[in-house]
Amino acid sequence: IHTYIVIIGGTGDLARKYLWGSALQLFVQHYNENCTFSFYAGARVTQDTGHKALGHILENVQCGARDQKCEKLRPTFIENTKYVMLKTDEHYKELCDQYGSGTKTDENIQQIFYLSVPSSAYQSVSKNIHTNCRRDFISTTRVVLEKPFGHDKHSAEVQAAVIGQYFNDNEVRRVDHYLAKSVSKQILSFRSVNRDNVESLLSNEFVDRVEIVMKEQIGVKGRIDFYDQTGVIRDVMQNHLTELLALVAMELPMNMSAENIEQYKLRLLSQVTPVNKDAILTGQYMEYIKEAREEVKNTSQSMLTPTFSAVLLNINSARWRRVPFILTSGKHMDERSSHIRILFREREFCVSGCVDGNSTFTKYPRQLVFQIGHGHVPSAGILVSRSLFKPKWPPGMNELPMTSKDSRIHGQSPGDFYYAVPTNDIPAYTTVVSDLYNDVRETFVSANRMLALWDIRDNVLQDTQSGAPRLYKKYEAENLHFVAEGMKLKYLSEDLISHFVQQEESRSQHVIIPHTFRNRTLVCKSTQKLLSDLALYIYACALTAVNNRGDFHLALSGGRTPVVLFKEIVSNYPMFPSEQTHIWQVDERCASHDSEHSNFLSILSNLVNFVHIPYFNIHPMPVDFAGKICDPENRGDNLYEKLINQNVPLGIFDLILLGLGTDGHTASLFPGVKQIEDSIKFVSLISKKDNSNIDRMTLLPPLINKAREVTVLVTGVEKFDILHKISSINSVTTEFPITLISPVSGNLSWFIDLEAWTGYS
Ligand SMILES: O=C1O[C@H](COP(=O)(O)O)[C@@H](O)[C@H](O)[C@H]1O
Repeated sequence: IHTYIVIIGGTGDLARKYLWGSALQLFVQHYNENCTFSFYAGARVTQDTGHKALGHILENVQCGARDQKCEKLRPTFIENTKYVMLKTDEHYKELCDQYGSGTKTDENIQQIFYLSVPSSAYQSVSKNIHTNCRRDFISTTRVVLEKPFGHDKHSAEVQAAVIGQYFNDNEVRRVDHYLAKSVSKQILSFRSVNRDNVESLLSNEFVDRVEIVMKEQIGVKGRIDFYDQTGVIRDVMQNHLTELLALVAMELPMNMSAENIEQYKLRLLSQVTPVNKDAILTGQYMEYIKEAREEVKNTSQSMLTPTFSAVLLNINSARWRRVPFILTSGKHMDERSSHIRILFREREFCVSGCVDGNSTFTKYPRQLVFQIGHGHVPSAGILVSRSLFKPKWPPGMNELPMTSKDSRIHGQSPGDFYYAVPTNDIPAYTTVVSDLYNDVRETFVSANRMLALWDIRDNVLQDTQSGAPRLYKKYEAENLHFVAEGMKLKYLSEDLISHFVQQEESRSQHVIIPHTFRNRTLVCKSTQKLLSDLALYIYACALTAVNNRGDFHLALSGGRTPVVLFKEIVSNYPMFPSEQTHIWQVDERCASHDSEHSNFLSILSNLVNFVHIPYFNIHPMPVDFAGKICDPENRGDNLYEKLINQNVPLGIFDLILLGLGTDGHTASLFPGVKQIEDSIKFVSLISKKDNSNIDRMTLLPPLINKAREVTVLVTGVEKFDILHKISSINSVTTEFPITLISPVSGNLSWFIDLEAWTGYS
């Protein structure tokens, strides 16, 4: 058998950290003269760059200590691992045309494509594989997908349908690496070998509650771009923790075939019932918003992204009815632990002589804990209270005496547990890759199960985004302690932190600054801090645009304020992706480009001259036709519109920077000018004269409102009045043209300095 393994995104983070090491282990395990491999790292960068990046990764892929077999085979593995540029259809064809060249004619050949790329690329990559890499002589094709599998049930269905155009269900493997953790792998076997004891205990007659926990000490700095869209519920609770729930709560099949396990899990998931929204708590670590602003953008959504959550679920089955399953997960927690803890009811009570009148006798707590990772145990394993029963251990588990530097583990003294650990604690991704190769289906999430998991989130957790999460300090659980009361979860203490934060804000600034203005994101700071935040924001938008689409289309307003901003960008962001940036104008005065009135001249001399934007990426508004300034016959506005349509994909700017005049105008959309109401045109000449008695050309609201990001920069005490006038106007009125600006699906952010906000200089 010969196996082609192509890791697309093969020089990215996941591949570097986990996949190549796992590929080496696979090779060491299976390679012999009848079982050969070709590995490819595919990515969009050129052959040369990719080859170097892969070389660097492979240098760091090392064997375990004293693993001589691995040391011996590692050079052959590296020899068989190549970089291929996979950007176009043609590249895929070239790659797959090589297939078969080094293999024997009667050989069984299989191919595995690991898509370690953003899920937005799944469709094009799948199409390329399907079109170019299906060959008659290939017995098996697998494509491997990483989450996110959609954002909700609907998008998950769409994603599944898109993939389904190219691959049948049996060819697709969806990874949930929690299913591949060594202890997760033992849950069903443990239940099975202890069927006589455990199965009768696992029910509402004996179980008090089940806690499923994944606490981490790391935060999400560096990946907020991804995290802001997901939050803790979508990131880990909807998938990893709910999969763990299914492993402990599903009925146990007599025959543990992959098909049976799948059917039993599906049945269990369909029994998880919606809970009241009082059964959900959310939190956010205090630095999150700051990190989000630094990394991506300041969206109003970031305020609501939970980095901690607890949810109480019910299972509507005879076995589990009324047993609370409490799922908890968070970033920057006080400890790192992932576990499933099944707590059994107290069966002995203190009746007289009880300490402090406490009538519950907790001498022998009874629990069964699957410690999936970390925690206070020496290593991941299974713990059974000695007062519960003496367990049998499944093959692959080794009983050990429990020793720990902590005096209590899950509330018990360490010696009170039977404890066993997997004989081989294999890293999750090594198991993922090995189970892909060996076709162990239960390590992966089927399309049906993925949709059933979304059902739970969609039905049960949909309200979580509606309230602001409670703030907590990094590594301090204090503000997050909670209790379960019946079917509700409640924080234990008053929300001390946000009370404190608000008081501090008002003390230091004498004003409380809300997070939003006119229902859109507000950033309000001293002028210098504001400009540096906005410069960073522009930089972040540029990187995102270039990463996602290749180019960054930026439209700039004229005026004094942007000049200071341009200087901020020029001096602080030498790595600005200028080569891929296109500069457009929001508006222009009808004056020649070398006139002191020209906005273009200002953009040129304060920004463009310093950041080396290719001249063909600079798009001045055509107001000057060989000295004929804004001559209506030249139709400069139509020409600019055409230019935009030709160059800006779908006419959607990545970022439009606007200002606000004291009369409520923005761009050159002045109060009372009829052209600004045009609902079809994108660009227009404006005959309204301003103070300098000069006509203008301007972008119009229908175009501005298509943009991905629109920012309105407002500085100076003279803007106080207009800000406060428009703060209470909810309707759209040409009396204050700024109210016409409301991006349809993009973000609008207000950057207002303290002078403008407070009216004090
Ligand atoms: O899938 C994810 O899991 C990691 C935690 O994985 P672990 O194996 O280190 O427990 C988590 O940090 C990440 O946010 C999430 O996307």
